[in-house]
Amino acid sequence: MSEIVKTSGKKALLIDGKAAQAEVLARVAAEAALLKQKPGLAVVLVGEDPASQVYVKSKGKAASACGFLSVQHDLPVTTTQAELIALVQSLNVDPAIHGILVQLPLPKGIDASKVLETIAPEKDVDGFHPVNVGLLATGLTDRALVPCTPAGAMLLIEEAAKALGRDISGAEAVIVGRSNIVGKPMAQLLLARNATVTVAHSRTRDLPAVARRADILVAAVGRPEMIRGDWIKPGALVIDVGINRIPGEGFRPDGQPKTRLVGDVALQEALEVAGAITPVPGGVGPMTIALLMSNTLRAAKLAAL
Ligand SMILES: Nc1nc2c(c(=O)[nH]1)N[C@@H](CN(C=O)c1ccc(C(=O)N[C@@H](CCC(=O)O)C(=O)O)cc1)CN2
Repeated sequence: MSEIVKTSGKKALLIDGKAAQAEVLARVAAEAALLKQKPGLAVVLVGEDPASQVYVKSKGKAASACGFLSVQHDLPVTTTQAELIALVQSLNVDPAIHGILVQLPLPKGIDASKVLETIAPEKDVDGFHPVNVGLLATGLTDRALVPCTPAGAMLLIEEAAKALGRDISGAEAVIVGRSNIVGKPMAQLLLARNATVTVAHSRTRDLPAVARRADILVAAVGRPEMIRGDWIKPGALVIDVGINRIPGEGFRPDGQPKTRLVGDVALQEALEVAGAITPVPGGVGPMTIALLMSNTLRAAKLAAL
């Protein structure tokens, strides 16, 4: 069994996103060291959302660990859409920058799609620009920059399928959630691997029955522990993309109530049924950061051609 897929003490194997992240980052750092010019990543944060601050810090740390030039732009919550677009335009023409990422969500009053469409497609390391969305949808994955969370989830699916001795080709894959950032690109990636893909959502009739059809179940709804053990086909590979903060027990030293992170899947129930599962935390989340570094390296290599 690989270092990434581990026993859990229960029926399901645990897929270790942190171990997978370490492998990806080591490969990216080794390849980046061979380039004439350092890959450059610019991360733009607007406002002071505490979770976004944590994610942006992790991105900067990972970029530095990979030997990249790492630049962070912190803008006040009062920033206008025009000011943000002007910053993106200046990064588009900066030869030291190969990857641009605008952290989401953006404050009210800024139209995220207008901003994301301004990023030069070849520097769009989030893979959210319509050009990259179109390349992925038409199967031109060798030219597309693919969104980091589904690309990371796909790597974990490949590792787990190998450990379980399963084929992705021909498997029934059900994705619960149809967001542009996760659900839709995840469907394209699984289709490209010849899975039979269903995208389920809030209007899907009898969601538990649809989920139970899945050999590969991807949960990306943003509803804490919505997917219960009895929604899971015995032996299924379960990928939990949800990151939900819910009330925990007791209080922090600063007097604030404690919180804890849970996924979209009820982990303890799922461990009794699934063949393999990604935990939250420590599953898909770390892969989002790893694939961002991989996309930045790719953008830098393409710019050097
Ligand atoms: N421009 C983008 N904005 C956002 C993205 C994105 O891909 N591009 N995704 C999410 C947030 N995100 C990265 O930005 C992200 C979320 C979670 C993690 C992660 O490693 N989570 C840890 C737990 C961390 C914690 O304690 O909160 C885990 O799951 O183990 C990394 C990145 C929305 N915005």
